[in-house]
Amino acid sequence: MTILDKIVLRKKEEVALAKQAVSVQQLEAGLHFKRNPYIFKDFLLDEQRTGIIAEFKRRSPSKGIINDQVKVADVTQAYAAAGASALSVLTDIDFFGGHTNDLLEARAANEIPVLRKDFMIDEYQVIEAKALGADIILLIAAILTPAEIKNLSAVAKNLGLNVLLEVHNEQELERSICKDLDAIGVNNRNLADFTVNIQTSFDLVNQIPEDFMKISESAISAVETIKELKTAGFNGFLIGENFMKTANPGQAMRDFAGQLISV
Ligand SMILES: O=C(O)c1ccccc1NCC(=O)[C@H](O)[C@H](O)COP(=O)(O)O
Repeated sequence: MTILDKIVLRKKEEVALAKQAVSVQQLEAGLHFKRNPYIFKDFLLDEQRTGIIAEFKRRSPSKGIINDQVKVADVTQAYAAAGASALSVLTDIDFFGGHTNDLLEARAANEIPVLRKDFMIDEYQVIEAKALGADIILLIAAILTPAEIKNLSAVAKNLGLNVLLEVHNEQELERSICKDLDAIGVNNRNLADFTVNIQTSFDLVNQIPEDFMKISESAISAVETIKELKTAGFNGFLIGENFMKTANPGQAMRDFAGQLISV
């Protein structure tokens, strides 16, 4: 069983428990449910911003604890001030040390798009994402059938949410594309064995139809890589560990963004 299989198995239990604890009607009555989500594309294409989707990530299955000493509001506000185009907040508890409260905190502290980074397998989680104040949801092709992607993205669109589809190879890309997606992310990390290779992004970029924003995800740690990815056609760059592994992730993002201007 791969780590991804284990995550999905646990996620099914978690979602079943969440449904018992809070009904869809209660989610729909929540504070953020009626707000209009930000448009992800507008922030990615804003030339005053970096294109970076900066992630708040306490720990991961591949690295263990990355940083459990910093506060969501402090880090995400510093990311936004340093030019992040969006924020990514992990809400998975067991494997990433995240929480839905982290998303609520990031939402309350920021006025840029927030991605709910989780393993979405059920419509309930999409509705919950809207209630928590997310603007973007992630759908991972490796854990969903094409029919599930179609359905979950349609539910998200209906709620005004932006949809980021994550793929790792050509087969996933070909079988998963559908009309309600806004952005396609190429994950440079193989989620089955954790190996990382930036070349995955370069290999797939030209296969992504022009109608979608193009995001390169994971294992990005050099400003030169961003420049090369931009030249190849990417609009966004999802970065977690490179910032979070430092004592001051916001400062790390500021330094990185400063170097971006000069390359
Ligand atoms: O990061 C992991 O170990 C991981 C393991 C299993 C499933 C997903 C995983 N990560 C999610 C991500 O894709 C990253 O958090 C995100 O792209 C940022 O990557 P990085 O900049 O390398 O932290």
